[in-house]
Amino acid sequence: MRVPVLILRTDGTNCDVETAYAFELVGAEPHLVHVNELRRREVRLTDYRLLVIPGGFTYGDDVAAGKILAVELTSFLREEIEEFLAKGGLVLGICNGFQVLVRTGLLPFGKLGEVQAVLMPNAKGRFECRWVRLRVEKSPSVFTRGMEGQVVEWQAAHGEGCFYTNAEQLKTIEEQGLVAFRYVDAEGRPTQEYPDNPNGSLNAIAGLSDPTGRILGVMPHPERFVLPTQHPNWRRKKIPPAGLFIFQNAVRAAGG
Ligand SMILES: NC(=O)CC[C@H](N)C(=O)O
Repeated sequence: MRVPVLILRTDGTNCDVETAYAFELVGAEPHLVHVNELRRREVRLTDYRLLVIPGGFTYGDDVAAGKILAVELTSFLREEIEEFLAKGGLVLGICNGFQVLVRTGLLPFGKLGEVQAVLMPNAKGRFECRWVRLRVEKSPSVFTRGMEGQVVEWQAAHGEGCFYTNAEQLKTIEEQGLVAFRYVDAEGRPTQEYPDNPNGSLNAIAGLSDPTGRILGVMPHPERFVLPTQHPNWRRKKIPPAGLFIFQNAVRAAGG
């Protein structure tokens, strides 16, 4: 049986179709579901094993990117999300989806309604859309299994990607090994420096896992590198599509 995947969309979502395509490539069955269908109980989150919040500009990034969808999730769908997580559901947030997960409190510590961090406007004050290098870190994440220590290239496309929290939370994040991805330079070293770090993110954080490993948020876009020809250098170098592993691991962890 193909694993059904709920890809959540609302006004301003714009990476949902690419994300659905990535899941189709790995044999899953993606369903694009509007948040209002969940609010009206026409679709039940608990019928799925995998919730994906894709990239985009939900509600025009009004207030702060991801904020309004996060409020909808924590206020109207709280019980359903809690039930979904208690049954072992997996959550993936890409770019705007990562911003939503941080603003619900689901990342970094898996606590719905307890916001512990933010993704602030990029340090340079502008939208950055280009390829970046990421190191896959050792973390509890089921989405990154088998890739720890590898450096991959994905596309970043965001205006609010600068991860920030206080010193105490940052220490806990590092102690619990929750950093799933860091921006690295050409030598593979994590960096705070522009342009290798496109946004000035603390400790070069590009993606986070929750402590159970079942919730992942990442700023750059794995769904934009699932075919070799999506890489700008594909004619010169044979670079395997380094976004695919996220979707393969997700489906495997969801029982596919
Ligand atoms: N590609 C995206 O998901 C962008 C996220 C958000 N709108 C930002 O600019 O930061």
